[in-house]
Amino acid sequence: MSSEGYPFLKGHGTENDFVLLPDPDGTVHGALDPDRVRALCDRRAGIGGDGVLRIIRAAAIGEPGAGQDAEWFMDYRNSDGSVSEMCGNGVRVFGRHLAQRGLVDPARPVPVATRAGVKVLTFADGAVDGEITVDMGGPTVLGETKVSVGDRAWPALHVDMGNPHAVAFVDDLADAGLLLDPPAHDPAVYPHGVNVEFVVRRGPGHVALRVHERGSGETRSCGTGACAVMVATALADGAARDTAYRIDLPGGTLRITWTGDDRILMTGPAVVVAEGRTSL
Ligand SMILES: N[C@@H](CCC[C@H](N)C(=O)O)C(=O)O
Repeated sequence: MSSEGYPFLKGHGTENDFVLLPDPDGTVHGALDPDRVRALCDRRAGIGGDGVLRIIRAAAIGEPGAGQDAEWFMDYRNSDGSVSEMCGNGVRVFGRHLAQRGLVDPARPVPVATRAGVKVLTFADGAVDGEITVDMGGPTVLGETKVSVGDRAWPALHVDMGNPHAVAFVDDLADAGLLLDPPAHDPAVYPHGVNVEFVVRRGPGHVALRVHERGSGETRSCGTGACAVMVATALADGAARDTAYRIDLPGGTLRITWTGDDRILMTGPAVVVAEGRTSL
């Protein structure tokens, strides 16, 4: 393909995988229409991914409030082409790419603008390849709801991490079945759809989950979902603040802390595994 097409990278955080599209000044991809996102994320005919991260300067995205406190904006799209407010694994991969390209200094906090506000990234030891902690801001707990798969239903906690989540505790992760379709939910509670997490306890301060993501189906990991699960578990444990949990996902482990001043800190890996050019 040599000089044809445009540049892309492929990366993942705990196997939640993304196609990265560098478009610093917003001149390469225009509005990035849903058909192109679907083509890029297609696992047989495309590059494959749970979503697309467009890497664009906040000043170039043209969304309200985007350019105020961060140079870079994470323009996130689900694999079905829909737009989402936030992606917790994606923002670490986004930061990794910026650091590897020398576009930010990993020795300093790195603010990244998203549709859910500015998230600040910290690189362990200030190293380009260090584990990344994201200050996700405060969670919003919106009460009890219900989700179901087939004829099985569970109570769930509605937690907003900038994007919507329903957290359901189950006896066994297999109880959710194959998760080929979105779990049923109350459309009055989630008019724009929902990410659903199924959780089991593994021990003190330790849970495991499966997730069905809005716009992407079942994925190997969801960073915002892990944060929502941590919040639901900590509340259930009566241990809401100044507490940390280990969250196991099919694709790896995240560490989530709820600080005394109501911020959720998510720590985990992020890797870029390939780059090239594509005409998709
Ligand atoms: N995988 C992401 C969340 C991506 C967006 C989500 N599917 C939505 O539509 O809200 C994460 O790591 O947080």
